[in-house]
Amino acid sequence: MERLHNYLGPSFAVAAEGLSSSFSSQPLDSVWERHSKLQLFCMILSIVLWVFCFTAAITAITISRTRYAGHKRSLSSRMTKDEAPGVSIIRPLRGIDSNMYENLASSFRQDYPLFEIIFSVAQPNDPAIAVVKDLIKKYPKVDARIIIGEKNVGINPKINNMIQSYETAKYDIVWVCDSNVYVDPGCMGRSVDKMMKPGVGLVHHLPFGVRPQTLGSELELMFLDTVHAKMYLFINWTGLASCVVGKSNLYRRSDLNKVGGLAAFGKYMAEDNLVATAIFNMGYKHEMTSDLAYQSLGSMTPSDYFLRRARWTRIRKYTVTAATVVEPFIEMIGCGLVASYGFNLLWNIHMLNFLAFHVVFWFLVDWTMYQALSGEKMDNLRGFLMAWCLRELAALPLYTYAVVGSTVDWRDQTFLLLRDGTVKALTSTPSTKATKTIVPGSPSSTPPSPTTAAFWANTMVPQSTQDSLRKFFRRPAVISVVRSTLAVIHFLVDILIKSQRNGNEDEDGELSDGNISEENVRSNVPEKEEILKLQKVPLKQRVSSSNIKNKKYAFDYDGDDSSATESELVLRRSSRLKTSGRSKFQKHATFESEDDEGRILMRHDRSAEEDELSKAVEPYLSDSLSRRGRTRRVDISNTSQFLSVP
Ligand SMILES: CCCCCCCC/C=C\CCCCCCCC(=O)N[C@@H](CO)[C@H](O)/C=C/CCCCCCCCCCCCC
Ligand SMILES: O=c1ccn([C@@H]2O[C@H](COP(=O)(O)OP(=O)(O)O[C@H]3OC[C@@H](O)[C@H](O)[C@H]3O)[C@@H](O)[C@H]2O)c(=O)[nH]1
Repeated sequence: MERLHNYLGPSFAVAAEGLSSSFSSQPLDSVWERHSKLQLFCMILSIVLWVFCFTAAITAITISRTRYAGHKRSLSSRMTKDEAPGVSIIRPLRGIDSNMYENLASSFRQDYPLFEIIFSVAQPNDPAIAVVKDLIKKYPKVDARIIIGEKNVGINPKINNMIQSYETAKYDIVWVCDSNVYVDPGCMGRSVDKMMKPGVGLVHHLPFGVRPQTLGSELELMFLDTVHAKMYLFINWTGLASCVVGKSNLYRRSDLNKVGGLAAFGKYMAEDNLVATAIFNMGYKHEMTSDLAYQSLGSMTPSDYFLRRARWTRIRKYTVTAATVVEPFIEMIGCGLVASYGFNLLWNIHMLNFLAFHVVFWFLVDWTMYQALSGEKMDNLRGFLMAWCLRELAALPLYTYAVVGSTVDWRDQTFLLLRDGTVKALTSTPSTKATKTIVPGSPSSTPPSPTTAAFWANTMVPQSTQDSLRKFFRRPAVISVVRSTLAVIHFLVDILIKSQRNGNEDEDGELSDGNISEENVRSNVPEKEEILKLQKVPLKQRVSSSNIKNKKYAFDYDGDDSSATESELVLRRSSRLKTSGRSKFQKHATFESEDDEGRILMRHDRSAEEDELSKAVEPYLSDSLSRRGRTRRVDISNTSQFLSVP
């Protein structure tokens, strides 16, 4: 200090002294002295957790900004048919998915010399068959076929559906790509380039949610494109464990056949990560390319979101138990609460001050992450913030609900997960049009609805508790509290959106131009041709008065109406129209992309409470977020025209 004094003068020395005393070992020493060993242990653990979460996030952002910043043309796509390794694309289909035509068409448009496409459909009356037949007609030069009918090699319906395609595939490399996934035309070439690297056994693509049309899909998007993407990229970057979601995966049959082939995984629900783990355990690496697996989210209700998330958590519970235990602590609220305790002990920072900083910092990280992956600056901060808050608030209740239950719903079927990771069917659907039937031995002849009934029935909560909870929620006082809360949410959201709309005259003007009447819709039952046409409407296409009529049907077919007959669909459509006011209809119908329009469709009948919440929040939220439908990754603008809007 004396030397400093001499060199820098007294004022600098005073400042240096102040600094050195605030960071001297003195306060730290007292931390060690003041607290018990257990407290110190918890303090260190919580701080490590916080540092881990932000390290993971910053690593993921860096990866997003580098790996996903642009595509390189692959070497293998420039090879001749004789040189290139062949690839068999397997597309398991069940019913009509959001943006299905374009998703499936993206397989036909692969820039690669040698590949075939096999579409697997379990039931002969599946409406997906019409879409596939149309595509096969449209691309006669592409080697493509449909296999109709399933083979029961286990319980997993996706495996039962695609097992024949797997077994009869022409080539060693298979690319399993889900029906709701769109890929860039260069994806196969880049993936094969990675597959050909020594020691690589599996190539996968990061799922990235796009085209949200309802509140439920906004929540799903928020999950996929923020917390999921962060952890997925980080874990895969470390390469320490297998962490693979089966939306878009390439691997060699010759490798998988060493452990019994795909059929050996039919008894599990998490077949995707188990297949990947088997390949990982053989000593092969997993690789990712610069491609995203764009998952069209369509019209999910909040309970679709809730049940899908619960299914994923439940299937992880028995397959990656340790990661499932850690999960609540890598969520914003869990991590913040724990870390605020740690920092309070260490530096005596007030927990609320820390939490405020933590929430803002976490939000900025997620926002940056989303922008880095989407490749565009996102101007709608408020809409993003609202969806983000809702998802974060729902995360821990959802986790709690998920871990206490052991049944999962997957596309109209209910399964019971067993401790060894295998699964038992509780309900089965013999046909995509038929209603569910209960397997003999089940207690009731009416299958549980995937919304409210399943919500309760799925949990392990005893019957008496369920009854008293139901009674509780039927009390007038409780109902009025819930109503008032919804009214407040509605009011706040309304104010937010209105303030956001200020000065947005263009958009408002556009909204009032819509000219759709209920009669118009009722009197037009779509034929098969029309369904196909609708699946083909690109995002780019602006709605003109002449195609508004067709667009209306896209609302209905853009979601999962796979289990409905034609007449049921008409009924559903008209009942939706009855419940949705004309003004709302106009507002949505006159947006420029399908994204913005189809939100009238709900996959399941909603419960009254859900309707309340959705009615209150959804139109504003989706509307406000819908501008993100116009964002695109800069680099895919030439090729992925259907994801871009001028
Ligand atoms: C202090 C260290 C803490 C490490 C914490 C790691 C916590 C990871 C928690 C969650 C992972 C989230 C991302 C996984 C995607 C899950 C999606 C999913 O459930 N998909 C299923 C259906 O498609 C699929 O069958 C299951 C995939 C499971 C992948 C989970 C692998 C987790 C492996 C964790 C290894 C930790 C390595 C840590 C490296 C530092
Ligand atoms: O009964 C079914 C259900 C689903 N599927 C197919 O399976 C694929 C994935 O279905 P969804 O999109 O409903 O499900 P998820 O996105 O949740 O799937 C994800 O998690 C569960 C894993 O088993 C899947 O491999 C993974 O993709 C689709 O191609 C779908 O058509 C069937 O073929 N039959």
